[in-house]
Amino acid sequence: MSFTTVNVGLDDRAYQISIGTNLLQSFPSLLQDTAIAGRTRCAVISDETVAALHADKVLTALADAGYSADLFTIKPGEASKSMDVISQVTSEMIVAGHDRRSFVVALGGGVVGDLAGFVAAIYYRGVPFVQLPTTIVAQVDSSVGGKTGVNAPEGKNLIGAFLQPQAVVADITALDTLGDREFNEGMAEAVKHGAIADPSLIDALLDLQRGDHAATESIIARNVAIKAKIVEQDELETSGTRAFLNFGHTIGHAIEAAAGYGAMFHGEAISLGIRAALWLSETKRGLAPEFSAKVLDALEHFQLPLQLEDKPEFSTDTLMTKLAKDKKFLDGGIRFVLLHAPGQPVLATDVTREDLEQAIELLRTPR
Ligand SMILES: NC(=O)c1ccc[n+]([C@@H]2O[C@H](COP(=O)([O-])OP(=O)(O)OC[C@H]3O[C@@H](n4cnc5c(N)ncnc54)[C@H](O)[C@@H]3O)[C@@H](O)[C@H]2O)c1
Ligand SMILES: O=C(O)C(=O)C[C@@H](O)[C@H](O)[C@H](O)COP(=O)(O)O
Ligand SMILES: [Zn+2]
Repeated sequence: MSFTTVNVGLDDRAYQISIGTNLLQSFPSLLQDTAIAGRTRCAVISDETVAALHADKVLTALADAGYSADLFTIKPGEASKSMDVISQVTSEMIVAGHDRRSFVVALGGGVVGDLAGFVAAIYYRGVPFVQLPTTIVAQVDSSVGGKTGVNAPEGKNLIGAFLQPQAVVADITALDTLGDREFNEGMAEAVKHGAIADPSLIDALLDLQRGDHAATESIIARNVAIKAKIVEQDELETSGTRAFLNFGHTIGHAIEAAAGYGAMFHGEAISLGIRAALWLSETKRGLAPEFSAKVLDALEHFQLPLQLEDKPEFSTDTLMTKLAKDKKFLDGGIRFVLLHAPGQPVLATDVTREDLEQAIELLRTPR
């Protein structure tokens, strides 16, 4: 078994991210030396699409390693990231007899990872969990860092908890079954990481050929290393450094919520949010337009949207109402992530309501 590892150094909450091929068949051996050791029963939480494609491998690997596992599935898509589904899954686990000695295995994309992580955070007041991410979003971003939770009708990710996983095992081979749209949407988060921390990553993304497992492994490792470093500095997003990971998300999350959960993929909404944040970075901080152009080229390379569809739900009023629920609003003032140079983010407090409205208007125009 050969794979790349990245460590997340968080004292007693430290863990290893393993990235490689065919790891879903062998991941239990990576759980030794974690809080999973000594536990024998687990709840594998997945969505129906992922379960049909990949659950057999995971359940067989768990059984071979001596674990007793039950599979719990949710409907695929963002609409499942809700308190109703949390209630449904936890009830099913209680009925099946899981107790505080169980652990949770999240098998799927960011929706499953966020929801299953939140189940782990609250089930019997908390059980350990493992992330088996199967989308680009989940492998480059959501499986790492311990943000778990669900959406509220009023806004994205407004209900949740921080809980770090015991281990993250990213099987590159699992990405082969993703549709092109699902593969591409996740690249918005990788482009984000390049923009805020490592501009040379954007060149690697522009060169990536889908199906090249070695290049994919390297790109995922670079992404999680960027994220791990930021999470290590500001695990709970208190000092502000972690908020840099929200580049493109203030307007992106408002668009995602306004569209109706599931109408757009997260990465598609974030692509639009990145375009708006780049324009604000140029006007408020003098970011070189040449760098913005390269970032936009990378988003276009993955066929990500850069222009808002002409739909009533995307009225400026609706988007501004959704935007007001952003968790970076404090005491009535927005903290907005801008770039003052390539790879150099700042948390700006001088972005006004008028600036935000102009950025939204820009998204109505072609690039
Ligand atoms: N916690 C975090 O730090 C963090 C970071 C980024 C995004 N997120 C959250 O992640 C969510 C988006 O995640 P996502 O984009 O992975 O969406 P998703 O989980 O809905 O997955 C997208 C689609 O791909 C399907 N799918 C997943 N793996 C597959 C595979 N291997 N083969 C075939 N189909 C597969 C799913 O069934 C789904 O239909 C959003 O809710 C977002 O807020 C969280
Ligand atoms: O891990 C983080 O921190 C991020 O901001 C990563 C984002 O890509 C992700 O979408 C996250 O869920 C956003 O968190 P939120 O706190 O802004 O809801
Ligand atoms: Zn995101």
